[in-house]
Amino acid sequence: MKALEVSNLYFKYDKETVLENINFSLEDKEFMAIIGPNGGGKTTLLKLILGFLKPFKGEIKIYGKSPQEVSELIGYVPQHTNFSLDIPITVFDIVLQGRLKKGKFFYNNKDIEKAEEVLKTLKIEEFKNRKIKDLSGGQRQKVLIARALVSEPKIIIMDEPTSAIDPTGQKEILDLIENLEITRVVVSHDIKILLRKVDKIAFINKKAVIHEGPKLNIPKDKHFCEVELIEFLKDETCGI
Ligand SMILES: Nc1ncnc2c1ncn2[C@@H]1O[C@H](COP(=O)(O)OP(=O)(O)OP(=O)(O)O)[C@@H](O)[C@H]1O
Repeated sequence: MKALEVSNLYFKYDKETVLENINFSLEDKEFMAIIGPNGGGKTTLLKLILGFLKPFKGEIKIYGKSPQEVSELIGYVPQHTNFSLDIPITVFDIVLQGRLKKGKFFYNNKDIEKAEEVLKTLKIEEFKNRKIKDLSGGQRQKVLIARALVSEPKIIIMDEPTSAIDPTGQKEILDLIENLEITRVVVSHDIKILLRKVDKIAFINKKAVIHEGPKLNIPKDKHFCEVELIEFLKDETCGI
């Protein structure tokens, strides 16, 4: 069974068609990077995969079911923090929030153990009792990833996880994502993500162009060498 299957997907806000005939699929544990110009429809596609929006036409299946049916299998790392930095909430409190679900309002020992384990895996256990406002951008991003991972998702969806982070922090976040053993869909403005071990790349600009296979094939892919956004890779790999 596919981890994610997007078939014949169309979406429009009012009259403006934003996504048109999008088709792609991901196997379990694959890593997909979604790139494309501003306004191309990347965030809209993520919202559809998350089940926050409904397709105008076509369908999305996650492990064979609709996004709404499997919301507990999906971890989400939003682009912006949805908590106020003025609230004196600790890192541990935020990570624990990931264990709450519909009808579950209290934490048990297993929740606490799981949160501690994830903090350790992400090497942020030393920040456990720090206030979120006292962390750097990169550290805060790791906390958001921890909150998503603590729910033990099978698929994680991330919107610009490296934006507004210094280069060292970006590398750490990308290393972390690269090594996660779950299905990953990551929207990024940072073209350097394509130099990572991605299994699939979707270039989204209303329509989707999907590039499959190891990135070392990129130079041979005429389309990818022609796309304006791939100037960086042109220099790096196309030898033009
Ligand atoms: N709620 C909305 N109502 C109407 N139009 C919208 C809405 N949200 C987005 N759009 C439009 O849909 C198009 C796609 O937007 P979307 O945010 O999905 O693009 P994006 O690729 O994520 O852009 P960016 O890289 O700038 O974040 C844009 O033309 C945008 O103006």
